[in-house]
Amino acid sequence: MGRRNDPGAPRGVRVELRSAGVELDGTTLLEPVSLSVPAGGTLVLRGANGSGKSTLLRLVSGLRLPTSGEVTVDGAAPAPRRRAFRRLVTGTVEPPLLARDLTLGEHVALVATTWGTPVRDARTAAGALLERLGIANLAHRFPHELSSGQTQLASLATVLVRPASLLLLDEPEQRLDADRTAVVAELLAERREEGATVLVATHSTPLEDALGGDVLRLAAVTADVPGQDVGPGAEDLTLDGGTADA
Ligand SMILES: Nc1ncnc2c1ncn2[C@@H]1O[C@H](COP(=O)(O)OP(=O)(O)OP(=O)(O)O)[C@@H](O)[C@H]1O
Repeated sequence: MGRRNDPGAPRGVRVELRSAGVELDGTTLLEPVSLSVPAGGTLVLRGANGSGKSTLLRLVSGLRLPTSGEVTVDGAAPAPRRRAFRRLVTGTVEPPLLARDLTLGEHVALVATTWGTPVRDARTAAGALLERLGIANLAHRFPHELSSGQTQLASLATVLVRPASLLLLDEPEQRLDADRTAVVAELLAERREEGATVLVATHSTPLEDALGGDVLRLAAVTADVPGQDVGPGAEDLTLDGGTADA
């Protein structure tokens, strides 16, 4: 192929946090966390509402900077302004941007083309993915003509249709029934088998079990005032399997 935009085969990237935490105006968003996910690894983030799962994913995506510690993806700080970094990373950390005048099928195919897939192949890939997600029959619908669960599936389709080395999914099970959640787990497992690194924040035990990666349980943030004892820190974060390496 050799095109400049050749999507190529995905190559996983290593993700590391070294005592990375976030405080904002006296509020703790994420207690300092240290972890290392090797290229091709899977890490499942669990924890109560407000424990910092989304914040951690935003650190890895570069949408938020740590106020303490360090975050690296493939050995460098996340740099979402750089196309080379954006090329590595896909996910649902940001809300999906939906165009009022594009159908579901057009949205998904469009995303694939922006990452170098030729239009015909992009349409085929979009159709196949929508079929897997059980919404191929909705390909001609506009965004406002979808149910909330269908909108979630559409969002996941735009995330999964493009090549990426790192997938960041924030509660992909939201608004999905058990069967669709299982399909999402299968799709993520396939991406991992292709070599991608996968980080998933979830409240779903079936999804956690289906993904089968290591699990990091974030402790609830217990205080808002900096300088005081804010409760559990990184030492209190338990990683199932007994190692910080996923
Ligand atoms: N922009 C912000 N300003 C102030 N506090 C924030 C901001 N964003 C998040 N927080 C706080 O940071 C903490 C962590 O939020 P985060 O969204 O990371 O948690 P979460 O584990 O993903 O929660 P959930 O399971 O409810 O999605 C929460 O207490 C939240 O209120």
